[in-house]
Amino acid sequence: MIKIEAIVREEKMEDVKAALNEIQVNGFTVTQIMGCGTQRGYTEYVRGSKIDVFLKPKIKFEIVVSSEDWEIKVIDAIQKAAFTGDPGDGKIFSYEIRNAVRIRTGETGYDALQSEFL
Ligand SMILES: Nc1ncnc2c1ncn2[C@@H]1O[C@H](COP(=O)(O)OP(=O)(O)OP(=O)(O)O)[C@@H](O)[C@H]1O
Repeated sequence: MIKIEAIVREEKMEDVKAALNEIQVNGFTVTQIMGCGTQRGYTEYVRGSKIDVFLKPKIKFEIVVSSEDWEIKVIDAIQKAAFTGDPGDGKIFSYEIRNAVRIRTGETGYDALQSEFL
C-alpha cells in the first residue's frame, strides 16, 4: 500500500476533491495546515502594513491506495487539479505504508481499503 500526501493551495481544495471523486477515490483525509516551501521568509503588505510571512495556510490531502497504478493515477489527478504555474502550487509526497485496518470489520491490508475501486 502506498500513501500519497499532497499539500496544495487553500483555493484549490474543491478542485482537488472533485478530481479525486472523478477518478472514484472517495476515501481520503483533508487537513488545514501551515507550511513553507522555497518561498520562505518573504515580505507582504496587508492593508498598508509590512509583515514578514514565514508560514502560509495550505491544505493537505492524504490518500492510501493499493497499487503503483493507483499512485500514478492519483498523483496525476492532483497535479492537474492543483496547478496554477505560479510559485507555491504545493508538493506531493508518496511512500509505502505497512498496514491498514477497517475498524468495523477487522479487515486488514488491501481488504481494509475500499475494494470496489482500489
Ligand atoms: N521539504 C518539504 N518537506 C515537507 N513539506 C514541504 C517541503 N517542501 C514544501 N513542503 C510543504 O509544501 C507546501 C507547499 O510548498 P511550496 O509550493 O511553497 O513548495 P515549493 O517547492 O517552494 O514550490 P514552488 O516552487 O511552486 O513555490 C509548503 O507550505 C509545505 O507545507
